[in-house]
Amino acid sequence: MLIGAVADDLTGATDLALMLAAGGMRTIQVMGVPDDAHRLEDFDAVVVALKSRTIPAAEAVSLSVAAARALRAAGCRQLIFKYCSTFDSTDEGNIGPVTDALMAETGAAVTIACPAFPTNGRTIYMGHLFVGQQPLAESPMRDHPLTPMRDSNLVRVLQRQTASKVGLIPFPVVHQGAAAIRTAIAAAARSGERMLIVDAITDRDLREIGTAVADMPLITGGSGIAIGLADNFARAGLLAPSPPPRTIKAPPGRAAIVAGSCSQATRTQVKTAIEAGLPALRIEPQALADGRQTVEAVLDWAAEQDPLHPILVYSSDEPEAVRDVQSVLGRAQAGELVERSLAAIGMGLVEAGVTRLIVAGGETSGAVVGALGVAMLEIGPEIDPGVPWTRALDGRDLVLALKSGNFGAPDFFIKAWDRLA
Ligand SMILES: Nc1ncnc2c1ncn2[C@@H]1O[C@H](COP(=O)(O)OP(=O)(O)O)[C@@H](O)[C@H]1O
Ligand SMILES: O=C(O)[C@@H](O)C(=O)COP(=O)(O)O
Repeated sequence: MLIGAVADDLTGATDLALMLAAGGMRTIQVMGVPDDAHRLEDFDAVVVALKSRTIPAAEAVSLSVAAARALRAAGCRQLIFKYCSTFDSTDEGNIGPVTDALMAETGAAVTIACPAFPTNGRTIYMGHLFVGQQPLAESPMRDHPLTPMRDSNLVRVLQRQTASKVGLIPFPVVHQGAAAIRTAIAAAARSGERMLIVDAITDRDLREIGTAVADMPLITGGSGIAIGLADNFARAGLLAPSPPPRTIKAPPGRAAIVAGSCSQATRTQVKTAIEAGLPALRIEPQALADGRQTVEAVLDWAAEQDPLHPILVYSSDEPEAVRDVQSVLGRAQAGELVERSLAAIGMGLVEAGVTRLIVAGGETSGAVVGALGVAMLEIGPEIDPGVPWTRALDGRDLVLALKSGNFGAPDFFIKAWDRLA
């Protein structure tokens, strides 16, 4: 194994796994801390998907360290800590604490923090993260149900999460290329900085950064940071690149979409799917809470729909509605109630014959895949940047697309099925 990765949510893990596979690495995704049952040595890259983005920092640290130990025991040469391209986190954690713990684990004196993903509109300039044309704190991420991002300056955001000194490798240095980046990292480390936000505006920047960090034991960032990594191993003669998967075998059966993301991209995809005539049912947290809506009733509705068309079950809602529900139920409690219900619905749908399932939302995917008990995923072809089809490698015969809340074109829920063989 060349690269081992610890991802803080499921959709983030598939995003990174897709990037590594696109670079020619035979890549597998494992759900939760790997144990002896997982044969990891057969792959160039292994991505461990945790659900650690919003749990208490101490728990996130202990799960991440356990995952890193399993990956290093299986021989991985470089560790990636993957978090969201919009740096989703609270001031208490978890990016800073997990990075500190993984630095201790790998003996890294310095590491980089680079969530840039230009293809999906995430760029960093002078430490400020942009989502499309907007600074992070003015983007829809300011209203995320669990991790509202209200500061665009990542040096500041990360510094609030760690006692380690945070620095910046600014764009004028990055623009000069790998050698300049490497020199700047060494100088920053000498001055006592341990975590370096690295500016990146284009994929070219990410490739130069990738070349510069070839020898770092730990790197942290979004999936974009992996763009240049496969080439490092190929240049060193350690990787014979494999062609990325062009198709994936899907079992016959019904198709369904479960959407628990309230991100703008998902809301547009839900609207587009409904306008295109997909049978759709809305989940209302307040109705779940007081029993007016039940999982059983949702599954009964699903059973009545035409089996030839994908069905859509969604809780996605506008920021004002989410705020209203949270003010009554509590932020975490509303999230957990919806996740638990969507997980039970996902499970019920699969038991009723769904074999092709899209789940929208990172936390939601964690809940649904956890309920299904799927432990390993094969990575298939890209549907849209950052989102592949995947296939369960154990237990159930099932293909899954775990869609990051903010990724995918408006017609994602309609066109995704065409990528299946
Ligand atoms: N209508 C709603 N009201 C309140 N919370 C919701 C609603 N719908 C979903 N949620 C919660 O919001 C969170 C969305 O997070 P996630 O699934 O990670 O989506 P994303 O990928 O967009 O971040 C989940 O915890 C989910 O249960
Ligand atoms: O880096 C990204 O933006 C994604 O890979 C990611 O982490 C997705 O998280 P969610 O937005 O919670 O789905």
